[in-house]
Amino acid sequence: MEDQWQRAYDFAVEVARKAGEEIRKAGEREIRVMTKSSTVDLVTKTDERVEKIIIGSLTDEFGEGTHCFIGEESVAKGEPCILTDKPTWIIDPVDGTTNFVHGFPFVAVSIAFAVNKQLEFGVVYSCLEDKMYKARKGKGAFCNDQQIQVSDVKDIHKSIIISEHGTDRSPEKVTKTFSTMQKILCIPVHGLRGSGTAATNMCLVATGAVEAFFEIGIHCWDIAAGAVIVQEAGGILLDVDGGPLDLMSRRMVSANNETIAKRIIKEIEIFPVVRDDAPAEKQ
Ligand SMILES: Nc1ncnc2c1ncn2[C@@H]1O[C@H](CO)[C@@H](O)[C@H]1OP(=O)(O)O
Ligand SMILES: [Mg+2]
Repeated sequence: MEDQWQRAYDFAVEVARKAGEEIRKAGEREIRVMTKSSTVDLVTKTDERVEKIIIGSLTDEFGEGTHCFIGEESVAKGEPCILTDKPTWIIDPVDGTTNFVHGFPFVAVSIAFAVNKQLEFGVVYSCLEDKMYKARKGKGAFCNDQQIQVSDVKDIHKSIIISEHGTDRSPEKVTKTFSTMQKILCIPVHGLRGSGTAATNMCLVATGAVEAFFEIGIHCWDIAAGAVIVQEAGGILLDVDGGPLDLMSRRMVSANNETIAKRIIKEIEIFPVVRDDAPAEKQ
């Protein structure tokens, strides 16, 4: 099994690079934008095409029916989003679609692999920066083959914190999000940031550029690969209520250490979201 997953890990890096090249090339052409759940929830032909390329390449390599797939665009088209014990790939072909559409230079391919519901490895290719982040359980985290580590800052006053606004613009949710941001800003912290892609945000935690990234509303494909990378870089992952991370809950705090994570959690105003694995009628 050990060797088999190593082959899968190496292959995932290759596939992520190929997908990133496709995204870069597509960005040079005219981008046709469509919407999903609302006018600000964007999707492009590139998202759909790149997901097909990734799933097609993995199926060709590992055989039809041997592995399961949870992909952002497949789920959007009605495929199930249930994590079972089977070997499962969790894929976001274009994380940061809004950035991609606008030419804002942070767009990532995110590919994670889980077995028995445990994440084995994660690959995030920040394709416009040409940064390949990867981590395998127990083997460390890397950016372009250099080992990376979270920051050692424990004092919240010396931290930079990332969060994002997501695509749900209901006033109640936006008020809570901004209230949380205001409280954190006024602790005070050194700064608040956001790259527009959850996967890249998690890699910024992993390299030590920021101390934490939290969000309510993200999906499992936004964070699965980043979760392995943060953990292997020495960081911590929690639910926004301080409990253990639940990949399907759409709530996450990733941080360099528990002190920073718990301090942020004190300020987070939680609002309800529908789980990724909720039955279709509840979505
Ligand atoms: N409803 C939602 N709320 C919050 N974040 C979301 C979201 N839907 C997607 N995201 C992801 O969170 C980050 C920005 O908020 C992006 O990584 C974006 O992924 P996407 O570009 O693949 O849609
Ligand atoms: Mg995404």
